[in-house]
Parts: sequence; structure tokens; C-alpha cells
Amino acid sequence: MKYYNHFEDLKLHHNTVITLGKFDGLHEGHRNLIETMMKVKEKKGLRALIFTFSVPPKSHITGQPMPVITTNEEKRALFEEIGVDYFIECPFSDELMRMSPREFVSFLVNELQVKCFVVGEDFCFGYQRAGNIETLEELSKEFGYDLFVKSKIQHKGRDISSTYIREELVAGNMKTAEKLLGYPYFIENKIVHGNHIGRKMGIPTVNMEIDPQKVIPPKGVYVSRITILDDGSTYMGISNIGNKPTIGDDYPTGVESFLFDFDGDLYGKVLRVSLLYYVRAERKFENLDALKAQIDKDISFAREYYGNVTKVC
Ligand SMILES: Cc1cc2nc3c(=O)[nH]c(=O)nc-3n(C[C@H](O)[C@H](O)[C@H](O)COP(=O)(O)O)c2cc1C
Ligand SMILES: Nc1ncnc2c1ncn2[C@@H]1O[C@H](COP(=O)(O)OP(=O)(O)OP(=O)(O)O)[C@@H](O)[C@H]1O
Repeated sequence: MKYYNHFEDLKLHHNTVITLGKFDGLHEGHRNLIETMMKVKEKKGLRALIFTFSVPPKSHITGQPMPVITTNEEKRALFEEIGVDYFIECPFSDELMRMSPREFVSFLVNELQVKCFVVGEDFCFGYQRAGNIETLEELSKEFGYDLFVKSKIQHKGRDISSTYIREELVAGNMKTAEKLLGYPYFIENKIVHGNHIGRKMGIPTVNMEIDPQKVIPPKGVYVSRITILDDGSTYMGISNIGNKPTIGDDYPTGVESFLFDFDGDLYGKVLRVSLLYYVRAERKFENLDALKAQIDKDISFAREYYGNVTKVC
């Protein structure tokens, strides 16, 4: 997959089928659209092109960062897995923001060799989101491209969208979020050192910081699945999102996991912690013994949840 993160001098030399949007989370609706794009690619001998922005346009306009389901890096890796040919992650500049719908389409057709658009029925583009499906249809007569418009995939009568998924994640509804995403919500990062209290309690854990851009589900304990990205090995486990209030008052919010039936050194490794089920809220316990007794119960709960399967692959 070829990756571009600039707008100036952007030019492609092969004919393309394009789909555009924020693609936060790469959810089931996005995947439906991308499936169509990949079919068109094969049928018409085109290259598959994803056009997205490095910062959500709303964040650029309001200056407020918006929590994301997937960081740009995670999104790029997911598109690479799907087999997209070109991935353009454009900075959302004022020049781009002021382009009229016609100017934007002209840029796509003339510089990015777009021969076909695949978009959702509510797709909007151009200055102040003035362009819509009718505009794209109208402009296709002048610019000579094909247009596929997909109706939106729904769950329980509501369109699947990144906004919907962020709401479910913030509410701790991990099962619904998983259904909408098509995979469980995950947090990835490098392991950092903790206080080494866990090992003394007989529950050795790995600690990770959370990328400040990510949506953080409620603080508390989750049944989790942990993948060591270096070799792909995957373990069942239990994780806590929070600040360890029993231990101190000023720990930053992080994720801490206990991998079932794992013995080894994970410092410096990158983990993907998939959060499958919200068990309980994080609490301040009277002492370490009370905390340990509760964590033992959490572990029993999670083992039962898994039906005593521990290592996946
Ligand atoms: C499953 C699980 C549940 C936890 N629940 C809590 C909690 O409710 N309250 C709390 O203060 N710390 C909680 N912790 C964090 C512990 O305080 C932490 O594991 C312990 O202090 C060891 O941390 P260390 O790795 O920095 O040594 C939990 C950790 C795990 C793995
Ligand atoms: N449920 C869906 N079914 C089919 N296509 C979808 C669905 N949701 C979004 N799309 C299409 O995917 C493309 C990218 O969508 P985009 O990520 O910008 O919006 P979204 O997923 O609806 O999230 P948000 O809540 O941030 O608006 C657009 O063409 C959009 O119409």
C-alpha cells in the first residue's frame, strides 16, 4: 500500500476507484463500502484509493481534539491488511477546506485519476459540506466517472457510525461496540514499568499508557484478550483501566493486564489489549489484601467467561 500525507504536488499515475471519509474505527459500515470498492477494482482493473484526513475536519475547524476509536497509525495498519493500493491521509488545510465541490471533484479526477466513486448515501464534501450525492451525480456527466451509492448498514434501527460506536464505548457497552466494529475495541502500546507490587501480590501484570487521542471506556475491570504483536501470540486475561487509587492519588490513566498462564518478560514489547466485557468499576480498597481478594474474584470471573480456554494461538 502506498501512503501519502501531503496535498501539494499530489499526483497518481494509475486509474483509481475511490472512497472517502474519516473512517474512524473502520466499522462494519465502512467495511461494506470498502468491499464494494474492492469488487469494482477487480472488475474494472482499477487501483483502490482511500482518501481521508489526518485530523478530523471538525477538530480542525473547532480546534478541539476529538477522541478517536483508532489512531491514524492503527487505521493505516487496518487498511494495509485489507489490501488497499493507495492511502491518502491529507492534512486538512484551509486551501482544501475552501475548495468548492466542483473544484474538489476536479482535483480528484485530474490529479488522482478517479474513474469511479463508492460512497455512502449521506456523503457530503467540499466547502461547508455543500456537495452531496446529487452534486456527485451531476458532476459525473461533466467529468465522466461512475458512481456507486451504498445505503447505510444499520444496527437496531440506527445507522452504524463512528459516533454511535464512541457512545457505546464511553458507556462500557463493549459487546455492542464489538458488533458495530466487527472486532473488539482495542488499545495498543508499548509496555512500561509499573511499581512491581503486582508480582509481590502473586498477580504479575503488564502496564501500558493510553494514547491521549483514544476514546477511553469507563475506568474499571475488563475481560480481555491480549496479543503480543511481535509474534502474534494471544492470551486470555483480565485488564484494569484506571489510576490505581488504592496505591496512590496521582497515577495517570493506564491499562494494566494479567495474562492467564503466561510466564516471561514482556518489557519493551507492544501489546494489543482487546476489551471484551466490562466487569466492574475501579475502586479504592482499604488495603492491598482487600484489593488482591477482589482481583482473584475478577480472575475467576474471566476464566469462567472464557470457559477455561487460555491461549488462543
Ligand atoms: C484485574 C485488575 C483489577 C484491578 N482493580 C483495581 C481496583 O479496583 N482499584 C485499584 O486501586 N487498583 C486496581 N488494580 C490495579 C492494582 O492496584 C495493581 O495491579 C497493583 O497495584 C500492581 O500494580 P503494578 O503493576 O504497578 O505493580 C487492578 C488491577 C488488575 C489487574
Ligand atoms: N453504516 C454505514 N453503511 C454504509 N456506509 C457507511 C456507513 N457509515 C458510513 N458510511 C460511509 O463511509 C464513508 C466514510 O464515513 P465516515 O467515517 O466519514 O462517517 P461515519 O462512519 O458515519 O462516522 P461519523 O459518526 O464520524 O460521521 C462515507 O461515504 C459514509 O457515507
